[in-house]
Formats: sequence, structure tokens, C-alpha cells
Amino acid sequence: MEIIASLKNVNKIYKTGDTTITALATTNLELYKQQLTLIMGPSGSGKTTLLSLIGCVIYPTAGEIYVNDQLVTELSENQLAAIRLQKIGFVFQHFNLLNPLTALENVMQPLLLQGFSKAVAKEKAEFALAQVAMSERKHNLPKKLSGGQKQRVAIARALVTEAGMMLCDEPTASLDAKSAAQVMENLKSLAQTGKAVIVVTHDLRLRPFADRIIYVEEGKVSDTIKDEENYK
Ligand SMILES: Nc1ncnc2c1ncn2[C@@H]1O[C@H](COP(=O)(O)OP(=O)(O)OP(=O)(O)O)[C@@H](O)[C@H]1O
Repeated sequence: MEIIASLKNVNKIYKTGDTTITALATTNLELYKQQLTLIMGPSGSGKTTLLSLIGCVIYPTAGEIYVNDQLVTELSENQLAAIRLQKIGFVFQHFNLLNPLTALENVMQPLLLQGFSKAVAKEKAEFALAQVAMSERKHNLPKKLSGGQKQRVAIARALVTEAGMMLCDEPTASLDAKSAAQVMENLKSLAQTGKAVIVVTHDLRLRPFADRIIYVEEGKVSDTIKDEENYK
């Protein structure tokens, strides 16, 4: 299996006043292409911190992070922003679509930011929308779409740049069970096309969709669950 990102002796410690919070204890981890990896854990356990580190959103307190064999922890904020735009797709719980724009225009946005022409952006955006079965709704504004449909547009927007890695923070938390299953099926088939799809969730019902599950409990990463009672 091909590695897309790795963490070597990485930790993240927050200091506010007199208190020190170890959001992520020292972690060694490799993430792979062509896999849907679930990062699971109770509220406040460090899942978003781990995802933000992998996604080049925050710097670790110590350790090294590699994305596509590039040591990203030595890069500047601007260089990290460029990596996020080109190499990583983000999907959030609340979709974060731009309301005045149609589904198609929303998906074109990251490509226009990257400097693609409108014609090329449109062609690529239409292909991405087809991958999540949203072609028929491409001219709809977000307010005319259901929650599940909005999330599929958000997934198309995350994959349109041909990012190798898709990072999803609670992508199904606002959805009913049927829409959540459809979104997870979409993400799973994207993993099968070669992408590394990494999904943070506290919803244990999503486990059947995963190729791999990583548990984060009290800032510690492991491949086994300690106490299911803490997950809600
Ligand atoms: N910017 C910050 N400053 C101080 N403490 C922080 C910061 N970000 C996170 N923390 C703390 O680090 C710990 C881990 O937070 P994190 O958001 O990673 O957990 P989580 O598992 O994603 O939680 P949830 O499921 O509730 O989103 C928590 O104790 C949190 O309060």
C-alpha cells in the first residue's frame, strides 16, 4: 500500500494561562492511498487536532509530518496554504457551500482559485458532480438541495482539484441515516479510485464503511477501542 501521509513522533500541546492540554500525545502514524480510514473517538479526545495536523492546518508542537513524501512541518504558512489548495480536499459537517452560487459554480470555485479557465473548471466540475451522482442537480442553488445532496456537492468540490487526500470532519453528523449511508458510499468509492479518504466521526455506526479504523482516546491513538460507552 502506498503511503500518502505520515506522522513521526508528532504531538500537539496547547498552553492557555496556567493550563496545559495535551490534545495529541506523541504519535507515529501512516495513512494510505486507496483506503477509507475512520478516525473515531469520544468528544474532546483529539480527533479534530489529528485531522488538522494531517491537513496542514496547524503545526505540531513536536515531530515531523510528511504529505506525499514532502516534509510539511518545515514549510511557511503560505506554503502550507498552497499544499491545502492543491493536494487536500476538505469536507465539513455543515457543508460550507456558498449560498448565492449553484452546485456547479460551488464545485468550480477551487479550480478558479487555482487559475484554471472557466471552461476547463466547468468541465472538471461536471465530471466531479457525476462521480457523486449529482449531475441532474448541478444548476440548483444550495437552498434547493437536501442535506445529503449538499454534502455530495461538498464532496465533489473537495475532489475536483484531484487532491490525493480527502479529509472529512463529521461529514454525516447533520444527515439522516439514509443520506449518511449514501455519502459514506460515495466516499468509499472515491477511496477505491485511489484517494486516501479520512473521516473523523464519533458515530460508531459508520464502522462497516471503513477499510481501517483508528481510535483516539484522551489524545492517544490506537487501533483498538477502550471503552465504547464513551462514544455517543
Ligand atoms: N486551539 C485550542 N486551544 C486550546 N485547547 C484546544 C484547542 N483546540 C483543541 N483544544 C483542546 O484539545 C483537546 C482535543 O480537542 P479536539 O477538538 O481535537 O477533540 P475532538 O475529538 O475533535 O472533539 P469533538 O468530537 O468534540 O470535536 C480538547 O481538550 C480541546 O479542548
